[in-house]
Amino acid sequence: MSIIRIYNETDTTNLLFTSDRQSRIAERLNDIGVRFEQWSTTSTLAPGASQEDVIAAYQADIDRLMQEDGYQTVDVVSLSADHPQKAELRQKFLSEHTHSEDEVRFFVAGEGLFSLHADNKVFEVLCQQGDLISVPANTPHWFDMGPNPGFIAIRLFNNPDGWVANFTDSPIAERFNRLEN
Ligand SMILES: CSCCC(=O)/C(O)=C/O
Ligand SMILES: [Fe+2]
Ligand code: NI
Repeated sequence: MSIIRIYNETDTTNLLFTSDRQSRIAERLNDIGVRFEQWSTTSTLAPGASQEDVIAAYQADIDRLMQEDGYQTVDVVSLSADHPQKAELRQKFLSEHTHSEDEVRFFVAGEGLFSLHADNKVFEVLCQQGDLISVPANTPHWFDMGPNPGFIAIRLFNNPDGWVANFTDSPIAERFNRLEN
């Protein structure tokens, strides 16, 4: 079940809003320019599946997104809890950063916790299988896959170089929730 939790950026003890209803999650995220949709996922790919197999299974969805929104590059993050570099990979996304382009992620399996910093608030979004999230360029955010990752996310970029992050050097992420798995 996908969930949103909204906090004031300075007060992690004061939960301003929470919901597990898709329409409510989408509404609140729409307020900060974030696209959130739930799509049906048909394949039974498991975390750890190869990039080639994931792209082949979702080629029609990828082509549609690329045509509609002009994305140029696609890749896949597919991680299971037995990955030998899981701690380093988790660390890579845990601090607040921005991208100069929209962050478009489609979860075809498993889950991950996005935290978006906008409008003096932090929007924690537990994304699960079937969720499409698109975070506008230059929105500060971080992502936690948890200590035992289990997810597959298709990433679309309008930058031919793929994933490029600009770290803000803010410690804010350390005060907010982590994913327990
Ligand atoms: C959910 S895909 C891996 C995380 C990622 O690409 C990113 O940019 C997190 O902020
Ligand atoms: Fe990011
Ligand atoms: Ni990102």
